[in-house]
Amino acid sequence: MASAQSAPRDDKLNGTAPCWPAPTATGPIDASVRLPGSKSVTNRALLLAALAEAPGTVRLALRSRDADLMAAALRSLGTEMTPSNDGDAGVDWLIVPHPIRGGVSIDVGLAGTVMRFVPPVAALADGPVSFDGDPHARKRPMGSILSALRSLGATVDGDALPFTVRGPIIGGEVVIDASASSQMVSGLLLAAARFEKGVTVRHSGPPVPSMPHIAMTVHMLRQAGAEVDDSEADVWRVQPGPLRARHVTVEPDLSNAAPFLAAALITGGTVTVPDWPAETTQGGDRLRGLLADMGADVTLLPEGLRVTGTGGVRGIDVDLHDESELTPTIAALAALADGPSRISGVAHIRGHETDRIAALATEINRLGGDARETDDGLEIRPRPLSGGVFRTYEDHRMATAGAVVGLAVPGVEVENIATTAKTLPRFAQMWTEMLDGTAQ
Ligand SMILES: O=C(O)C1=C[C@@H](OP(=O)(O)O)[C@@H](O)[C@H](O)C1
Ligand SMILES: C=C(OP(=O)(O)O)C(=O)O
Repeated sequence: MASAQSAPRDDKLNGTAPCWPAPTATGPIDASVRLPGSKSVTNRALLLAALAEAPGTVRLALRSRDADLMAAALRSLGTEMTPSNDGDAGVDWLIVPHPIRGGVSIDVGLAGTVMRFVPPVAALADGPVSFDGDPHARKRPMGSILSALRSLGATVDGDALPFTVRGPIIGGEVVIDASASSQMVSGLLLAAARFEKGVTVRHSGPPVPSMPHIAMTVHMLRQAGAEVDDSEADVWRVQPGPLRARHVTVEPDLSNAAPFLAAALITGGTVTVPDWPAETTQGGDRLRGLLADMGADVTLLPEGLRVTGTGGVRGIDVDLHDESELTPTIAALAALADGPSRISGVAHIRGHETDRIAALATEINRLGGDARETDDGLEIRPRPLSGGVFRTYEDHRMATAGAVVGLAVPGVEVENIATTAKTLPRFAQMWTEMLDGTAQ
């Protein structure tokens, strides 16, 4: 298992991971970049298929550390998972559901979707299921969902990883504080059709972040035949009932498109992402507006989303509460912008793969930048950057943010680029292919 740091500290580089010299662009990029499937859609689709009443398929599913951990977890719980057409574009899964079985241990890695979505499924098992993950996973917030499982009838020892879940779970009504992560709500809803009483989840506390991800959960549950009521703010109801077997095709990962599209803006070039969905619940769709606000021409064409840089990057004042996954790329762009930027509404990303607010400020400043942490985000002012090591704290989006900065700043070395395997194992190769002849 990989080692992790909880927060940026001025200690030595971990010494195990070699640094990756980030290519610097020598001219405008002109590329089409096909992104593999969305992590969020893949992991929901696999889980819903495992809970369905008959076999189903998930096409073009993401193959990455987080997706592989979800597949392995469902397999341990008794689901038959057969891959085919495994390649760069993804994998097609045939999924044959079986009764959920206990007596197993599950590795969640550092995947929020595995640590929050699988325990409610484990509460349906015929025996105990234990969970653990990477060292930093033990620090990610879990308390709300684990106490919710207890109120709904399950037995759970502990309020963070490692813990063990024992069913049976009955379901019913529960009040939780989901301000640390929308995944607390999504996790409860995804398995709830299989609880004897379904579930009513009521949120009480500061606003829930990443709401598009809950909309994605509700949408995919409805597609699977579940009856879901989300008509009241901060309340979600899932009726008990069967989930239909389905044939799902996964959309490209729009959040992972962020660094590639940012490259067009920085280099004054053009990047097209094929198969950009005309309608989607992925929060990454907001990139269209964000990149336009930062100075790009953005057009949704039949062949995909096309982003063209028009010379220069503009600073931005933006609340990313709903699309906090985009913060590292937007912060990297802000560090290269010609005016000041403010990112707000993302206090909860201190509980992501690392404390992303602290990590981004530390790494931008290490290269000579001017980034300041606020309680709920970052203030970044223009200042020339110079080369150096960009540390990544086992965080895939810190690694891609380092690559973005490196496009404009010679001599940036990204620590442990392999951490991008969490959601995009071919990142470094795709980045080089995109740059094809326009980098040194
Ligand atoms: O449900 C999901 O698939 C996700 C929800 C969000 O989590 P938070 O609500 O913790 O931000 C997002 O940041 C994460 O990458 C994926
Ligand atoms: C926050 C993220 O991941 P996770 O699903 O592990 O929460 C992310 O991918 O930006």
